Amino acid sequence: MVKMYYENEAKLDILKGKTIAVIGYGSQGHSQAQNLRDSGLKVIIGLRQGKSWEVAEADGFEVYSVGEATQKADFIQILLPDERQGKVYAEEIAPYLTEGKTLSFSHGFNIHFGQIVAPKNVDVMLVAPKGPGHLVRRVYVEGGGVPGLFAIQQDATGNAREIALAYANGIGAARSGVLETSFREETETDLFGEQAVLCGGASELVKAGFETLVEAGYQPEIAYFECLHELKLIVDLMYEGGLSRMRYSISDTAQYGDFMIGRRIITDETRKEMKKVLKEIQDGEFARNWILENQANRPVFNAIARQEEEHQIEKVGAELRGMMSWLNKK
Ligand SMILES: NC(=O)C1=CN([C@@H]2O[C@H](COP(=O)(O)OP(=O)(O)OC[C@H]3O[C@@H](n4cnc5c(N)ncnc54)[C@H](OP(=O)(O)O)[C@@H]3O)[C@@H](O)[C@H]2O)C=CC1
Ligand SMILES: CC(=O)[C@](C)(O)C(=O)O
Repeated sequence: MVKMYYENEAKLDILKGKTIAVIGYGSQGHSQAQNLRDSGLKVIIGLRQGKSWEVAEADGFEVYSVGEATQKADFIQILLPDERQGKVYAEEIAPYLTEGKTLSFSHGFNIHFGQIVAPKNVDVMLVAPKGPGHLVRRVYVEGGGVPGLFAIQQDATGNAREIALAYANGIGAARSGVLETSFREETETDLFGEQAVLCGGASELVKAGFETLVEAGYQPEIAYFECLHELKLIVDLMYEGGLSRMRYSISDTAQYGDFMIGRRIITDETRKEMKKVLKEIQDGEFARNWILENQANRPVFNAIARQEEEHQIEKVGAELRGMMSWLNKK
């Protein structure tokens, strides 16, 4: 039976009186910082001058340059874009990462693929909520917690595990439970999931369904409702109680279609391609491509992003969401 850690085994005490520097104030940074503060911990923010700096100050945080924040902190949580962490670490964090500090992440990419190599006299860990940043905050405020993972790469102080669990408590993850993993496992599974299932896989599935219906002459609005809007509702049921909960709730007609047609859409070829994608992650091919893409200023990324923004489903969806006021609640 897998071991989940909860608040009673993830006491905040070891972080009480310590200074936590959250480096970055975006999707994860703003939510983790606010949750930590609401958990009674001392949090400062490390940023560059710009929009996030203004937002973090407006949210009541002491904001410093990355270097200053690192100097002042006992625990440094790097929540910068993955592709920028290596350079910022080398130039603004490493010079001030002195003995006994904790270096932490919410994704293992830069440690696992060797973009960041920490000194031997600091703790190195990851504490990763398994969910989008804005939900990490929303669920915490509602009294819950997005569950998470933690991994210890280096335990220089002998307290790394206790510190990681305390941090997981501080961001609310221990309210639902945290699982122990490794940097390799978190990095490879997270990259695979977001590429082949959650973001990449789901976006292409939704667009393919939408395009099939629209090209057959059905109203784009109907296609949007069927292929995107309702997907969230179906996935909510899976989230609540697994595939069986979803199948319990849908009609037998839908369930027969599920059983008979689903495996014609996701075929053995699909599974073969998934295995290929995973191998490209494990071999570092994806990491190398992503690092080089950023060094070249994202020519492929930007071209596809422009195409995606222009997709008909985006226009149709925006119009319909604007017409459904209940959806506009933040
Ligand atoms: N998004 C998510 O839900 C999840 C993300 N993660 C991980 O969390 C980490 C952060 O991702 P995410 O929150 O999405 O990142 P975002 O892109 O949302 O936020 C990045 C933040 O870093 C700041 N920043 C960017 N460049 C610099 C710089 N050179 N110096 C100082 N600050 C800078 C940005 O500020 P500015 O306004 O100046 O650009 C912004 O505040 C990543 O490792 C990611 O893999 C893990 C789980 C889920
Ligand atoms: C939300 C999440 O965990 C992702 C999709 O892996 C990410 O945004 O990095």
